[in-house]
Amino acid sequence: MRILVVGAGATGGYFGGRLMQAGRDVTFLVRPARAEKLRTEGLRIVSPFGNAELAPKLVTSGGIAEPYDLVLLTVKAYGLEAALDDIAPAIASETMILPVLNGMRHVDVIKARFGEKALLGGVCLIAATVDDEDRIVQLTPMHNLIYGEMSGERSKRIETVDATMQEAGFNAKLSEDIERDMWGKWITLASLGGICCLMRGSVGEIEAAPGGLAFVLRFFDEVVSVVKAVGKLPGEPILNMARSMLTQKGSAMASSMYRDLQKGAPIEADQIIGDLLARAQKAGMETPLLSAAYTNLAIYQNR
Ligand SMILES: NC(=O)C1=CN([C@@H]2O[C@H](COP(=O)(O)OP(=O)(O)OC[C@H]3O[C@@H](n4cnc5c(N)ncnc54)[C@H](OP(=O)(O)O)[C@@H]3O)[C@@H](O)[C@H]2O)C=CC1
Ligand SMILES: CC(C)(CO)C(=O)C(=O)O
Repeated sequence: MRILVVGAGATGGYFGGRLMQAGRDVTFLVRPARAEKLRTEGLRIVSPFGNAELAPKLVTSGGIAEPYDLVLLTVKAYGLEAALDDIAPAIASETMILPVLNGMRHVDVIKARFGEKALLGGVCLIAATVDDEDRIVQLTPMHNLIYGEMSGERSKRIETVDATMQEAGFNAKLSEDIERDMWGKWITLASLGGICCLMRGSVGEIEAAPGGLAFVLRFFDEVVSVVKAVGKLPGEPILNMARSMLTQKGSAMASSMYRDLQKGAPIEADQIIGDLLARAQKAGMETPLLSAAYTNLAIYQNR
C-alpha cells in the first residue's frame, strides 16, 4: 500500500515515521522549508517508546507524479483547504483519505472536494509536539490511531488499511463506529481545550484551584449536552473515562490547542470550539461556557 502522509508535524511525523520504521511504503508531502530541514536533519522522533532518526521519502506540492492508495492527512484545520489543493494529483477513484484532524468540520470539506467514497473516519489520540530543534516529541505514552469506514461497514479496503496499521509501532484499531468515536474525541478535546485555554493551566493545576473541579465538570456537562443534541453521543464508559481524565489530580495533561496558544502559534478555535458552539446555537441551546471559551480564543486569534 502506497501511503502519502500529508504534513510531517507532530502527528504526521509521529505516525508516518513509525509506519516508515515498520517498513511501510511511506512518502511525506511537505512544504519547501520543512523539506529542506528533513533532508538535512532527518525526521527525528523523541518518544518513550524509543527515539528514531529517519531519512523519509519526500515530495513537495506539484511533485506528485501518480496517485496513492492511502492519504494520511495530518495538517492543522487552517491549512486544510490548501492541502486539499496540493493532494489533488494523489487522489484517484480508489484512493482513501484518512484524516486525523480534530473536530468534525473537515468531514464535509473533504467530502465536498473528493466525494464521500474517498473519506475514511479517523481519530488519533496522542500528545505530541514539534520542539525548537524541529524534533517530533511524544509527550506521553498514549499513541493510538483509530480508523473506520464512515458507514461502519467492514469493507475489504478498510481491512487492508487495518493490516497496514497493525504492528507499526503504535496502537492501531479498526472501529465499527468511527463517527461516534470522532464525536467522542471532540467531547474530550472541546472540554480539554476549553478548560485549559480559559483557565491557562493543565488539568492538575485547574483541579487544584478553588472552584476548578466544579468548573471542569460544568464545562464537560455542557459539551456532552450539545453532542447529545446535535451529534452521536458515545457510551457511558467513554464519557466516564473522559471525565476522569479531565479531573485527574496532579495531571500534567493539557490540550495541543493550549500548547499552541502558549507558543503564540495559530490555533484551531473555530474547529474545536466555534463549530460546536455554532451547532448548539442552531439547535437553540444556551451554552454559556462554550461561548465564553470561544470569545476568549477569538480575542487571541484577532491579535
Ligand atoms: N499534536 C497533537 O498532540 C494532536 C493533534 N491532533 C490534531 O491533528 C491535526 C494535526 O496537528 P499537528 O500534527 O499537531 O499539527 P502540526 O502543526 O504539528 O503539523 C502539521 C503539519 O502540516 C504541515 N502542512 C500544512 N499544510 C501543508 C501542505 N499544504 N502541504 C504539506 N504539509 C503541510 C505543516 O507544515 P509546515 O512545517 O510547513 O508548517 C506542519 O508540519 C490537528 O487537527 C490537531 O488538532 C490530534 C491529536 C493530538
Ligand atoms: C486530547 C488530545 C491530547 C488527545 O489526543 C488531543 O487530541 C489534543 O490535545 O489535540
